[in-house]
Amino acid sequence: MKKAIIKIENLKREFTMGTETVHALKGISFDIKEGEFVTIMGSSGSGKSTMLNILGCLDQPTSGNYEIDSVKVKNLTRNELATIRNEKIGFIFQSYNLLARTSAIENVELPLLYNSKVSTDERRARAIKALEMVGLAERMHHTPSQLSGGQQQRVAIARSLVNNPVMILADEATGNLDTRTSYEIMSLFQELNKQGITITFVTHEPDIAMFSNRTIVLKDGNIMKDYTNENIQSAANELAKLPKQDD
Ligand SMILES: Nc1ncnc2c1ncn2[C@@H]1O[C@H](COP(=O)(O)OP(=O)(O)OP(=O)(O)O)[C@@H](O)[C@H]1O
Repeated sequence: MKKAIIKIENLKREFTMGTETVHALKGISFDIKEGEFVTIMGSSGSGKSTMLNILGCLDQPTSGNYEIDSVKVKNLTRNELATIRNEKIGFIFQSYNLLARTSAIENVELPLLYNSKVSTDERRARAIKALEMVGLAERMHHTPSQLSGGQQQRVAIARSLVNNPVMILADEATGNLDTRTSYEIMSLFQELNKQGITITFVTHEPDIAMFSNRTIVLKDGNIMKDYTNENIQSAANELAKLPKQDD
């Protein structure tokens, strides 16, 4: 049995708006096991962002339990939550969130700057390795403005990997990319997952689900479906089917 990286039990998140209470998550339970590639889907207002914020330790549930890598998140201080975020989760965003005027390698090194145990040399070596994993080592001295959208997202993926997180948490990570580049990025996620990296990908795009092992569909703050994908598509194959681009 694989270890559960994420354990969520009867999780609720309510927001108070004046006299009204919004029940954004209404008692959700699921586990994510090591090595899974899970898409969390749902239409607008279903609770995806609320779920993502809790999974990413950016917000706390109103009630219920959340455990990441055997750490109970309830009652942790803001500083402790920040440490968990930095050590255990690799974040990837729709808009890449790279520092402009800062080279790819320096962007990738950033999460390690907060880790006093990692020497300057080791920091550089780990950043180079992460850039190699995303196929971008030869662009390490380029700044974001000198890179395409897909390449910037690769830098962001390298940055998410550099701390050896227990899980990558992606928020609409292909939302700014054209179809071809989206498939390239999904293909990279599939390769990383094959190497054992656990991925949780939050999206409203149903197409993304066909590339993952499992899909959790939220509706009105509840889980509507939670299913294993018996027919996982290869993003590399989908990419090969696209018409050739003119050079
Ligand atoms: N800070 C907040 N205060 C009040 N209500 C909120 C807050 N955040 C979310 N909600 C409400 O909780 C529900 C779930 O919202 P959430 O943003 O999680 O949905 P979503 O699935 O991410 O939607 P979208 O795809 O449009 O981003 C909605 O009804 C929303 O209005």
